[in-house]
Parts: sequence; structure tokens; C-alpha cells
Amino acid sequence: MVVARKWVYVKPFDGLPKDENFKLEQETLPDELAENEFLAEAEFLSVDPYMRPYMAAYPAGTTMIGGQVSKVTVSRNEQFPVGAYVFGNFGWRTHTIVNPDKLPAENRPYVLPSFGSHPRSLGLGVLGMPGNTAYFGFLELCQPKAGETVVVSGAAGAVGSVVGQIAKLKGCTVVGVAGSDDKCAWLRQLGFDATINYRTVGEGGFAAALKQAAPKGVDCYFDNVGGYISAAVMQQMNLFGRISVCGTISNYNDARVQVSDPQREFVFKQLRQEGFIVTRWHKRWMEGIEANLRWIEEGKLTYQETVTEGFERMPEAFVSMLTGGNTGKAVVKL
Ligand SMILES: NC(=O)C1=CN([C@@H]2O[C@H](COP(=O)(O)OP(=O)(O)OC[C@H]3O[C@@H](n4cnc5c(N)ncnc54)[C@H](OP(=O)(O)O)[C@@H]3O)[C@@H](O)[C@H]2O)C=CC1
Ligand SMILES: CCCCCC(=O)/C=C/[C@H]1[C@H](O)CC(=O)[C@@H]1CCCCCCC(=O)O
Repeated sequence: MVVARKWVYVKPFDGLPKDENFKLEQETLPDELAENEFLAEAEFLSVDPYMRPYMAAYPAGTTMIGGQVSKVTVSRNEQFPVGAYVFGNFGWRTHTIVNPDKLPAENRPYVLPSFGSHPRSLGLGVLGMPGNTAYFGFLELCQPKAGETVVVSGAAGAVGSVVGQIAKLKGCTVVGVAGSDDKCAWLRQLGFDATINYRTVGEGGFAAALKQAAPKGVDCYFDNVGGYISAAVMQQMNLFGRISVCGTISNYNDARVQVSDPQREFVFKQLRQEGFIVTRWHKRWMEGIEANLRWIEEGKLTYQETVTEGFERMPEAFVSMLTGGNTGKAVVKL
């Protein structure tokens, strides 16, 4: 008999998530698997920004959504043999019975490729969804050219840190925006040409700090945060600049700020802005993972993880990530 532990969303979020929004429960799983099913035992769980806005679509009583790297411990599906490690969106749970055939193509679990000497947790970060978000969302939508200036917000996080390094690999000048001096120091170690700590310069000082960091203006903007940071970047875009809108974390906890209307910049600078959801490229998923792995092996792409130990600490790790407690990818180790 397998008893799974799971974190249930028991009360809708209002502002930053709190303990009262979550309840740790148990669920006894069936003893027998049906044909094509397998049992997955979680090793690493992901905490990601989307969980905060996406849960608004689910009723109270739903298990928290999320990705995990897990081990197949029992299987009636030959594509997911016992002992294989898989990525799957199984939610905040320790054990899950999965029938992959019942899931839509873009949300199907997959067996992780070999990461060589690197930890399997990278399947939640640079060698998984966030890494692919950086790879496709930046290269496809920004179409960067050598010599151009690229600004990345949320730059020290899972997605942003990879975007900035890929931009360097493409010969760009890269400015990273992040929320602490330590994060900015790490970005400069990674090769970012300039950094802005948006918390110390503040909303009033951001435009001047950007002017100094990007004196030739901005050709590409990879936007993870929205709000006043993005409004200010848009004012300093160059002719024919490109903006990849990845996320808007500055308002996920219901905070809204008044920002200036960027339409005039779009007309006169002839800018192009496009939002995306990374599963748009699900048919090319392994291409992104392989490219990022190759760059890691070649020493051209560096990663960092912020690891919280213990399933019971999932809500704590989630809130910490939403408030800037992570550098690189935030994961929870069981
Ligand atoms: N479109 C898509 O398909 C996808 C979009 N995303 C989006 O990418 C973005 C980054 O995700 P991910 O890399 O996983 O997360 P991160 O690892 O970057 O973690 C979140 C970070 O956001 C920063 N942050 C929090 N509040 C604010 C704020 N008010 N203003 C500026 N920064 C803030 C914090 O860093 P700091 O200390 O710098 O404030 C925090 O560490 C998110 O917006 C997410 O929704 C992610 C995956 C797929
Ligand atoms: C305004 C909110 C923007 C959020 C952008 C974002 O972070 C999107 C993330 C998704 C990404 O594009 C692909 C994913 O894997 C993320 C969502 C995953 C949802 C899994 C849902 C599984 C389930 O319903 O059980």
C-alpha cells in the first residue's frame, strides 16, 4: 500500500500566499495499476511563479499544480520502465499514478535524457521548462544579432539567468535587472556587462540607471516582470527593437502599479512585442534541452539552484521564490 502526501490548495490566494492557503493531506493509492499506468515517486519538486496566477482557475480542494522529477517505481507502461527518471506535471505530491496517454501532448511526462554528471534537478530548471523558455522565448522572438544591446528583467532567476548567458553567446551586450547586490554580482560573474539592482535604485531612479547601463539604447528586451521596470525599458528601446514578453511577476500577487502608456514608443520606434507560452515549442522540446546541455558541457552556460529540503516546506519555498529568495532555479528536494 502506498500513501501519497500532497499539498492541497484550500483557500484562494489573496496577495502573497500564506500558510492558510495550503493543507498537507494524505491519499492512499490503489494497490493495482491499470494498463499503461506507472507509479512515480518524487525526488525533486519545482516551485514556479505561474503557480500563483494559475491557481486562480482552480477550485479550493485542488492539489497544487507543478512539475517534478520522479522515479518510476512500478510500471505497466513500457515507455516508462521501472528505474527511469521522468519529468511530469504531477502536482505537489510525493507519489502519483500516471497514465500518460490520457494527458494532452504538451503536458505529457517524458523520460529525462542523461545529464551526465549534472543533477537530475536540472530537469526542472535549465534542462527543463525554464531553460526552454529562455532558449525559445529569447532566440525565436527577439532574434538577437551580435553587437545589439539586450536587457533582461528577473535576470538572476531560472529563466532570466539563462537568457542573459545565451545573449552573451550570441555576441550581445547584456544588461541584467535583479533584486539584490549579491544577485547582480553573480550575473556579472556570468558575463553580464552591466546590472541594475532595481530595489536600490527604486522606481524613480530606474530610468537613469538604465541609461547608464545601456547608453546605446535597447535592441531586445526579455521581460519577466512587467510593471514600472518594463515601462522604463520600453522608453529606451531603439528603432526596430524586439520585446519578448515572458511573464509579469510584479503583479502576480495582485499588486498593480500605474505605468506610462508605451504606445507612442511602439509607433515611432516601430517596435515588435510578442508574448508566448513555452509549450508553443513542445514539438522541439528536446532541441532546447540538448542545446542548453551542450552549452553547459562546453562551459558556456552556468546554472545555480536554490534547494529547499523537505516536502513539508513546499509553501515556504514557493513564497520565498515569489519574494526573491532564490538565485537561479528554486527547487525542493524530498
Ligand atoms: N511564458 C512562459 O511560457 C513562461 C513564463 N515564465 C515567467 O518567467 C518569469 C521568471 O520565471 P522563473 O525564472 O521561473 O522565476 P525566477 O527564478 O526568476 O523567480 C522569481 C523571481 O522574480 C523576482 N521578482 C519577484 N517579484 C518581483 C517584482 N515585483 N519585480 C521584479 N522582480 C520580481 C524575484 O527576483 P528578484 O530578487 O530579482 O526580485 C524572484 O526571485 C516569471 O514571470 C514566469 O511567470 C516562466 C516559465 C514559462
Ligand atoms: C499572467 C501569468 C503568466 C504566467 C506565465 C508562466 O509562467 C507560464 C508558465 C507555463 C509555461 O509556459 C509552460 C508551463 O509548463 C507553465 C505552466 C504549467 C502548467 C501546468 C498545469 C498542469 C495542471 O494543470 O495540472
